[in-house]
This record gives sequence, C-alpha cells and structure tokens, in this order.
Amino acid sequence: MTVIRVDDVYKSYGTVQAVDGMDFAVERGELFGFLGPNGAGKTTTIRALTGQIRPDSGTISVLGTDPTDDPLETRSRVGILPEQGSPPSFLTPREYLEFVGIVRDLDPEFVAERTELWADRLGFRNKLETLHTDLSRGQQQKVMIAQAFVHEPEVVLIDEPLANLDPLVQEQVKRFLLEYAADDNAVFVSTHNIGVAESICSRVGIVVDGEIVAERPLEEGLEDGSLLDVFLEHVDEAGARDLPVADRVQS
Ligand SMILES: Nc1ncnc2c1ncn2[C@@H]1O[C@H](COP(=O)(O)OP(=O)(O)OP(=O)(O)O)[C@@H](O)[C@H]1O
Repeated sequence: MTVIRVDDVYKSYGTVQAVDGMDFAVERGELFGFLGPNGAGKTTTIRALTGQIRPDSGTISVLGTDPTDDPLETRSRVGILPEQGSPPSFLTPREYLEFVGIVRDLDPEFVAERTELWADRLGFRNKLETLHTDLSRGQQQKVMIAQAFVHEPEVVLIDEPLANLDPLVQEQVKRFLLEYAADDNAVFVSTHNIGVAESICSRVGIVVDGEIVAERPLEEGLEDGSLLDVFLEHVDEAGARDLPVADRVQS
C-alpha cells in the first residue's frame, strides 16, 4: 500500500528552482532512501511532505491526506526528524518527551514507558534529567530520534539519521530503522551519505537538481555496479565534490 505519493511537484525560492518535477512513491514496509548531494532539494521535499511549505504545483499525499490541507493530522500520524533539529535547551529529555506526548495527545503512562524504552535503547537513561543545553550534539540527536518515534507513527521522515552518532549507536539505530519499516510502517530517509543508504535502504531514489533521476531496489544488490557507481553516473562534478571523503574513495 502506497503511503507517500509525490506527483510532479515543483517548488522555487525566488529564482532558485529547489524542486523541479519530483515524482516518487513509498510503500508500507519500505525503508526508502532519498539520496542526493547538497542542495539537491531533499530538505525542501521533506518540508513539503510535512506541510511546512506548499508546492508551487503538483500533488503530495501522505497516508492519503494532502499535508498542506491538514498539517496537524499529518503530523499526528507521521514522525519527523528534521535536519539539525535540536531539542529545547531549557528542557530535559524527560520533560521534552512529556511535552511531545501532550502535543500528540498521548496517554502520559504510555509516554513514560516509551521514554524509558528509548533511553535504554539509545543509551541516554543517565541523562534523562539533564538539561539539553548540557548534552553533547550526539546525545541531543538521540533525544530527537526518540521524539520522532514516541507516538509509533506509521510513516517516519528522517533527514540525515545518523548525524553525530557514534558508530555503536549508528549500528543500533540502523537495525531499529530496518525493523521499524519491516513492521508494516514506512521510513523515508534523506541523506547525502551513500554508505548510509547502501547499508539500510530497501530502495533508493537518487535526487539531482530537484528531481529523482534514478531509482534502484537494493535488497538483492545492484545489477549495474555499486550504488556509488550509479550515483556518480547521475551526479555532476559539483555534486560529487560534496560527497563525504570516505564515500569517494571507497569504490
Ligand atoms: N529558504 C530558502 N530560500 C532560498 N533558497 C533556498 C531556501 N531553502 C533552500 N533553498 C535552495 O534550494 C535548493 C535546495 O535546497 P535543499 O535544502 O532542499 O537541499 P538539500 O538537498 O536538502 O541539501 P543539503 O543536503 O545540503 O541539506 C538549494 O539551492 C538551496 O540553496
């Protein structure tokens, strides 16, 4: 069943054409990778998927609803982990997750139980009562992951999921995302990191200059070389320069 559908979407900021005829669909059970270089239009697309901006033209449907028609309904059924989002500096993780629970109209006992579960899963239990301002960037990222999943959404939109996390936690989060998607949910991961896309995604769409230029299923390996080869084939020199060094030297 299709849970995200983006049909011929365009969005410009003044003279910059950020999204330029974007087309894709994501099904339940998929961990879909939205892979593109800096400035490809990934964040703009996520903002449209969450109803924060209205496309200039084209249509978007998330769980059967146009997110700009009913952003609150969309956000109640969707988990969002924004790029470089950080929790409020003046709250502790426990207070913030309680706050998210209230906004999402969740039972406080359920939220308290989920808070413990996420704190254990990501290893921030000893920081539950510490103000975010006193947490490291990686610890704040863990709290942001917890808030995206606390209401057990059917669709989760994540911008650069593993940013700032240490390798052990990266592995735990990868495993969790795979399990979460397989449990009849959909996880949409936006990233410029080929390694991340290759290691977790069941399917990848390569985004260049505001549109998807290639799509590949990844579960059974690629027929036309590595994902890096496919990526480089479709991304111009400027995009290739933006790749993390580890990805450039890996082929
Ligand atoms: N508010 C804005 N005003 C003007 N231009 C913008 C704005 N937001 C984004 N852009 C431009 O739109 C294009 C797409 O940006 P977007 O943030 O969607 O890319 P991205 O793929 O998420 O990049 P990155 O991987 O660097 O986060 C870029 O050229 C960017 O400079």
